[in-house]
Amino acid sequence: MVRNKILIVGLGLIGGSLAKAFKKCGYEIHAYDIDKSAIEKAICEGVVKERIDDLNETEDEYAFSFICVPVLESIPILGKLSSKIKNGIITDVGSTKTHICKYSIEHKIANFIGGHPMAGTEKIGYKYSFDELFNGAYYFITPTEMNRKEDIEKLKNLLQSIGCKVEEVDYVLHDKITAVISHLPHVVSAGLVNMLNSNEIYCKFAGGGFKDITRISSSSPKMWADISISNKNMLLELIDAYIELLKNFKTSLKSENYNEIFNYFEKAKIIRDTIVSDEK
Ligand SMILES: NC(=O)C1=CN([C@@H]2O[C@H](COP(=O)(O)OP(=O)(O)OC[C@H]3O[C@@H](n4cnc5c(N)ncnc54)[C@H](O)[C@@H]3O)[C@@H](O)[C@H]2O)C=CC1
Ligand SMILES: O=C(O)C(=O)Cc1ccc(O)cc1
Repeated sequence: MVRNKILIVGLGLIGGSLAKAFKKCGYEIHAYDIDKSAIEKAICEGVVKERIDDLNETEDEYAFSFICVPVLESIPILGKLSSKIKNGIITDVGSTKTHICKYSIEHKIANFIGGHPMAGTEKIGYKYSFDELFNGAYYFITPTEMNRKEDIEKLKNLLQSIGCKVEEVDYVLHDKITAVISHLPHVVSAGLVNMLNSNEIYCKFAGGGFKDITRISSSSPKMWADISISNKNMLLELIDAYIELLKNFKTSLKSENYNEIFNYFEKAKIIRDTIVSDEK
C-alpha cells in the first residue's frame, strides 16, 4: 500500500472535486469511470495520474479508495474493491448510508467506512467539479463496530486536510437526518416544477422565488432515483408527515382560520431565519 495514492471510482461532480482537492494536497490520484472522457480530461488537466480500466484488476496499493457513483451502483463496486483492497481504507460519498453499511457488515468488510459530504450543487459531471467544494463543509462518516479506531482517525485526518468538518454519526440516524433536510426537499422541489407541466405561460413567469425553491430539481435524475429507492422507508414516512401538514393547512384555509394560516408562515420564518443567521 502506498501512502499517497488515492483511487476514485466515479469521477463526476463529487469524485472530481475530491480528486482536485486531494491532488492539491499532494496525493497521486488514480481513477475509474464508465465514462472514459471524464478521466481523459482529468489526466489532461494533471489532476489524475492514471486511468484504471478494469476494477477486477485493482491492485492493493491505495491508502484510500473513494466510491463516488450513484448509490445503487455503489454496492457492486464495494463488492469488487473489497475483494482486492485489503490494506487501504475504502469509503464512499453516497447520500444514503444504511444500505451500504449493512452490506459491509454482512460481508465483514472491516476496512469500509461510510461517508457523505454535505456539500454539492445541482450540476452533473466532472466538468463542474472544483477543489474548494468541501472546504468548510460538514462531512458525515458512519463508522461501525467493525472499523478499526486508527482507520477512522486516518479518514478523519484526510477529510480535515481538505477543510471538512467531520461528524461521526450512526448510519440509521444519518438517513433520517438527510431524509428530512435533503431527500424530502428534493422530492418536493421536483414536484413543484412538475406542477408547471411545461405550460408556457407558467414557465415564462416563473421568477426568483420559484427558481430559489426549485434550483435543486435540476440535479441528476439518476442520482435522485437511486437515493429515493435506497432511503425508501424514511422517505415514505416523511411524505406521509408532509401530506398531513398540507392537509392541516388546507383545513385552516377552508375555514379561513387566519391565526392558523399566519402561524404556519410565522413558524417557518422563525426557524429558517435561525438557520440562515447560524451560517458563517
Ligand atoms: N451532487 C451532489 O451534490 C452530491 C452527491 N453526493 C453523492 O455522490 C455520488 C456521486 O454524485 P455526483 O458526483 O453528483 O454524480 P455525477 O453524475 O456528477 O457523477 C457520477 C459519476 O459516476 C460515474 N458512474 C456512474 N455509474 C458508474 C459505475 N457503475 N461505475 C463507474 N462509474 C460510474 C458517472 O459516469 C459519473 O462520472 C452519489 O452517490 C450522490 O448521492 C453526495 C453529496 C452531494
Ligand atoms: O445543490 C444542493 O444544494 C444540494 O442539495 C447538494 C447535495 C445533494 C445531495 C447530497 O447528498 C448532499 C448535498
